[in-house]
Amino acid sequence: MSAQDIWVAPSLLAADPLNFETESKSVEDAGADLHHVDVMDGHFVPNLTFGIPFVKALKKVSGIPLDVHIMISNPDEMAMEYVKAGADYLLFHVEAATHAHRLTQVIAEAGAKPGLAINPGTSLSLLEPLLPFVKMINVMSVNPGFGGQKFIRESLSRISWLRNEIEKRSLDMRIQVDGGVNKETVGSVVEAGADVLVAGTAVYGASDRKAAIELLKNQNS
Ligand SMILES: O=C(CO)[C@@H](O)[C@H](O)COP(=O)(O)O
Ligand SMILES: [Fe+2]
Repeated sequence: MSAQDIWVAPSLLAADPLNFETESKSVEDAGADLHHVDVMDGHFVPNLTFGIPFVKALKKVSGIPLDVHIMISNPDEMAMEYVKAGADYLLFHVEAATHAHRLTQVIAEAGAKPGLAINPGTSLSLLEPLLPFVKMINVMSVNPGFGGQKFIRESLSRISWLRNEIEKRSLDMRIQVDGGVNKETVGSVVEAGADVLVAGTAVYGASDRKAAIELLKNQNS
Protein backbone atom coordinates (compact mmCIF):
# COMPACT_ATOMS: atom_id res chain seq x y z
CA MET A 1 0.00 0.00 0.00
CA SER A 2 1.49 3.37 -0.96
CA ALA A 3 2.02 6.19 1.54
CA GLN A 4 -0.72 8.39 0.07
CA ASP A 5 -3.28 5.64 0.68
CA ILE A 6 -2.68 5.69 4.41
CA TRP A 7 -4.71 8.15 6.46
CA VAL A 8 -3.59 9.35 9.86
CA ALA A 9 -6.28 10.31 12.37
CA PRO A 10 -4.79 11.89 15.51
CA SER A 11 -6.95 11.27 18.57
CA LEU A 12 -7.85 14.48 20.41
CA LEU A 13 -7.92 12.46 23.61
CA ALA A 14 -4.16 13.04 23.78
CA ALA A 15 -4.34 16.78 23.02
CA ASP A 16 -4.01 19.54 25.61
CA PRO A 17 -7.61 19.83 26.89
CA LEU A 18 -7.22 23.54 27.61
CA ASN A 19 -6.31 24.30 23.99
CA PHE A 20 -8.35 22.12 21.66
CA GLU A 21 -8.62 24.68 18.87
CA THR A 22 -4.90 25.34 18.55
CA GLU A 23 -4.14 21.67 19.11
CA SER A 24 -6.47 20.57 16.32
CA LYS A 25 -5.01 23.20 13.96
CA SER A 26 -1.50 22.03 14.73
CA VAL A 27 -2.19 18.48 13.54
CA GLU A 28 -4.01 19.77 10.46
CA ASP A 29 -0.91 21.80 9.60
CA ALA A 30 1.19 18.71 10.27
CA GLY A 31 -0.72 16.68 7.66
CA ALA A 32 -3.49 14.87 9.56
CA ASP A 33 -6.25 13.44 7.36
CA LEU A 34 -9.03 13.23 9.96
CA HIS A 35 -9.64 14.31 13.55
CA HIS A 36 -10.42 11.25 15.67
CA VAL A 37 -12.90 12.20 18.39
CA ASP A 38 -13.28 9.67 21.21
CA VAL A 39 -16.72 10.07 22.75
CA MET A 40 -16.90 8.18 26.07
CA ASP A 41 -19.94 8.04 28.33
CA GLY A 42 -18.52 6.69 31.60
CA HIS A 43 -20.85 3.69 31.20
CA PHE A 44 -19.90 1.68 28.13
CA VAL A 45 -16.30 2.54 29.01
CA PRO A 46 -14.83 3.69 32.35
CA ASN A 47 -14.02 7.22 31.23
CA LEU A 48 -15.91 10.38 30.33
CA THR A 49 -14.78 12.67 27.52
CA PHE A 50 -16.39 14.69 24.74
CA GLY A 51 -20.05 15.15 23.93
CA ILE A 52 -22.29 16.72 21.31
CA PRO A 53 -21.38 20.39 21.98
CA PHE A 54 -17.70 19.57 21.55
CA VAL A 55 -18.25 17.92 18.16
CA LYS A 56 -20.39 20.86 17.07
CA ALA A 57 -17.71 23.38 18.10
CA LEU A 58 -14.88 21.40 16.51
CA LYS A 59 -16.81 21.12 13.25
CA LYS A 60 -16.95 24.93 13.02
CA VAL A 61 -13.17 25.32 13.11
CA SER A 62 -12.00 22.09 11.52
CA GLY A 63 -10.40 22.02 8.09
CA ILE A 64 -10.51 18.21 7.83
CA PRO A 65 -13.28 15.58 8.30
CA LEU A 66 -14.33 14.42 11.76
CA ASP A 67 -13.98 10.73 12.56
CA VAL A 68 -16.24 10.31 15.58
CA HIS A 69 -15.83 7.11 17.62
CA ILE A 70 -18.73 6.78 20.03
CA MET A 71 -18.02 4.53 23.00
CA ILE A 72 -21.50 4.82 24.48
CA SER A 73 -24.10 2.35 25.71
CA ASN A 74 -27.00 3.75 23.71
CA PRO A 75 -25.84 4.41 20.14
CA ASP A 76 -29.32 3.61 18.76
CA GLU A 77 -30.65 6.64 20.61
CA MET A 78 -27.70 9.01 20.32
CA ALA A 79 -25.84 8.38 17.03
CA MET A 80 -28.00 10.80 15.05
CA GLU A 81 -27.17 13.63 17.45
CA TYR A 82 -23.48 13.22 16.59
CA VAL A 83 -24.27 13.21 12.87
CA LYS A 84 -26.25 16.43 13.29
CA ALA A 85 -23.34 17.89 15.26
CA GLY A 86 -21.05 17.37 12.27
CA ALA A 87 -19.55 13.86 12.31
CA ASP A 88 -18.34 12.92 8.83
CA TYR A 89 -17.59 9.34 9.85
CA LEU A 90 -19.69 8.02 12.72
CA LEU A 91 -18.45 4.78 14.24
CA PHE A 92 -20.48 3.01 16.91
CA HIS A 93 -19.66 -0.16 18.82
CA VAL A 94 -21.12 -3.39 17.52
CA GLU A 95 -21.30 -4.58 21.16
CA ALA A 96 -23.53 -1.67 22.15
CA ALA A 97 -26.06 -1.36 19.34
CA THR A 98 -29.41 -3.13 19.53
CA HIS A 99 -30.25 -2.65 15.85
CA ALA A 100 -26.85 -2.25 14.24
CA HIS A 101 -28.04 -2.72 10.67
CA ARG A 102 -30.81 -0.18 11.04
CA LEU A 103 -28.39 2.28 12.60
CA THR A 104 -25.97 2.07 9.67
CA GLN A 105 -28.86 2.95 7.36
CA VAL A 106 -30.06 5.84 9.51
CA ILE A 107 -26.54 7.31 9.61
CA ALA A 108 -26.06 6.96 5.85
CA GLU A 109 -29.48 8.47 5.08
CA ALA A 110 -28.52 11.46 7.22
CA GLY A 111 -25.47 12.02 5.01
CA ALA A 112 -22.64 10.70 7.19
CA LYS A 113 -20.45 7.67 6.58
CA PRO A 114 -21.41 4.83 8.93
CA GLY A 115 -18.79 2.73 10.64
CA LEU A 116 -18.43 0.07 13.29
CA ALA A 117 -15.95 -0.35 16.10
CA ILE A 118 -15.17 -3.73 17.61
CA ASN A 119 -13.44 -4.52 20.89
CA PRO A 120 -10.47 -6.91 21.12
CA GLY A 121 -12.59 -9.57 22.86
CA THR A 122 -15.53 -9.59 20.45
CA SER A 123 -15.94 -12.18 17.72
CA LEU A 124 -15.41 -10.83 14.21
CA SER A 125 -18.40 -12.89 13.09
CA LEU A 126 -20.63 -10.07 14.39
CA LEU A 127 -19.27 -7.86 11.61
CA GLU A 128 -19.96 -10.23 8.75
CA PRO A 129 -23.57 -9.32 7.89
CA LEU A 130 -22.85 -5.61 8.36
CA LEU A 131 -19.78 -5.16 6.18
CA PRO A 132 -21.59 -4.10 2.98
CA PHE A 133 -23.30 -1.27 4.86
CA VAL A 134 -20.34 0.55 6.38
CA LYS A 135 -17.49 2.71 5.10
CA MET A 136 -15.06 2.15 7.98
CA ILE A 137 -14.33 -0.51 10.58
CA ASN A 138 -12.42 0.43 13.72
CA VAL A 139 -10.46 -2.58 14.96
CA MET A 140 -9.71 -1.75 18.58
CA SER A 141 -6.17 -2.80 19.42
CA VAL A 142 -6.57 -1.88 23.10
CA ASN A 143 -9.60 -2.13 25.35
CA PRO A 144 -11.48 1.13 24.87
CA GLY A 145 -11.52 3.83 27.52
CA PHE A 146 -8.04 5.33 27.66
CA GLY A 147 -5.22 6.56 25.49
CA GLY A 148 -1.61 5.51 25.92
CA GLN A 149 -2.21 1.77 26.29
CA LYS A 150 -0.12 -1.07 24.91
CA PHE A 151 -0.98 -2.46 21.48
CA ILE A 152 -2.56 -5.94 21.62
CA ARG A 153 -0.64 -7.93 19.00
CA GLU A 154 -3.48 -10.40 18.42
CA SER A 155 -5.25 -7.51 16.67
CA LEU A 156 -3.03 -8.05 13.63
CA SER A 157 -4.75 -11.28 12.56
CA ARG A 158 -8.10 -9.54 13.00
CA ILE A 159 -7.04 -6.76 10.64
CA SER A 160 -5.80 -9.36 8.11
CA TRP A 161 -9.10 -11.24 8.28
CA LEU A 162 -10.96 -8.02 7.57
CA ARG A 163 -8.66 -7.01 4.70
CA ASN A 164 -9.23 -10.42 3.18
CA GLU A 165 -13.04 -10.08 3.48
CA ILE A 166 -12.92 -6.63 1.86
CA GLU A 167 -10.95 -7.93 -1.07
CA LYS A 168 -12.97 -11.13 -1.44
CA ARG A 169 -16.25 -9.21 -1.40
CA SER A 170 -14.97 -6.12 -3.28
CA LEU A 171 -16.17 -3.80 -0.53
CA ASP A 172 -15.59 -0.06 -0.55
CA MET A 173 -14.43 0.58 2.99
CA ARG A 174 -11.41 1.38 5.11
CA ILE A 175 -9.94 -0.34 8.14
CA GLN A 176 -8.83 1.79 11.02
CA VAL A 177 -6.72 0.50 13.84
CA ASP A 178 -7.14 2.19 17.18
CA GLY A 179 -4.88 1.99 20.21
CA GLY A 180 -1.14 1.79 20.73
CA VAL A 181 -0.23 2.71 17.16
CA ASN A 182 3.30 4.14 17.17
CA LYS A 183 6.63 3.81 15.42
CA GLU A 184 7.15 0.31 16.82
CA THR A 185 3.76 -1.11 15.84
CA VAL A 186 2.86 0.79 12.67
CA GLY A 187 4.80 -1.42 10.25
CA SER A 188 2.97 -4.60 11.19
CA VAL A 189 -0.38 -2.80 11.36
CA VAL A 190 -0.07 -1.54 7.78
CA GLU A 191 1.29 -4.87 6.61
CA ALA A 192 -1.79 -6.56 8.07
CA GLY A 193 -3.99 -4.28 5.96
CA ALA A 194 -5.03 -1.23 7.99
CA ASP A 195 -5.27 2.01 6.00
CA VAL A 196 -6.43 4.47 8.69
CA LEU A 197 -4.09 4.91 11.64
CA VAL A 198 -5.61 6.39 14.77
CA ALA A 199 -2.80 7.78 16.90
CA GLY A 200 -3.18 9.83 20.03
CA THR A 201 0.03 9.65 22.04
CA ALA A 202 2.22 9.04 18.98
CA VAL A 203 1.11 12.32 17.36
CA TYR A 204 0.00 14.72 20.12
CA GLY A 205 2.77 13.49 22.40
CA ALA A 206 5.49 14.08 19.79
CA SER A 207 7.68 17.17 19.87
CA ASP A 208 7.54 17.29 16.05
CA ARG A 209 4.01 16.36 15.02
CA LYS A 210 4.69 16.68 11.29
CA ALA A 211 7.56 14.21 11.54
CA ALA A 212 5.38 11.89 13.64
CA ILE A 213 2.61 11.88 11.01
CA GLU A 214 5.10 11.37 8.19
CA LEU A 215 6.67 8.46 10.03
CA LEU A 216 3.28 6.79 10.45
CA LYS A 217 2.38 7.34 6.79
CA ASN A 218 5.68 5.95 5.55
CA GLN A 219 6.33 3.42 8.34
CA ASN A 220 10.01 4.33 8.17
CA SER A 221 10.85 3.83 11.83
O1 LIG B 1 -10.59 4.96 21.33
C1 LIG B 1 -9.53 5.06 21.91
C2 LIG B 1 -9.37 4.59 23.32
O2 LIG B 1 -10.58 4.12 23.79
C3 LIG B 1 -8.37 5.58 21.15
O3 LIG B 1 -8.77 6.36 20.06
C4 LIG B 1 -7.22 6.19 21.91
O4 LIG B 1 -7.44 7.54 22.16
C5 LIG B 1 -5.92 6.03 21.14
O5 LIG B 1 -4.88 6.57 21.89
P1 LIG B 1 -3.35 6.06 21.74
O6 LIG B 1 -3.32 4.62 22.10
O7 LIG B 1 -2.98 6.28 20.30
O8 LIG B 1 -2.61 6.94 22.68
FE1 LIG C 1 -10.88 5.85 19.34
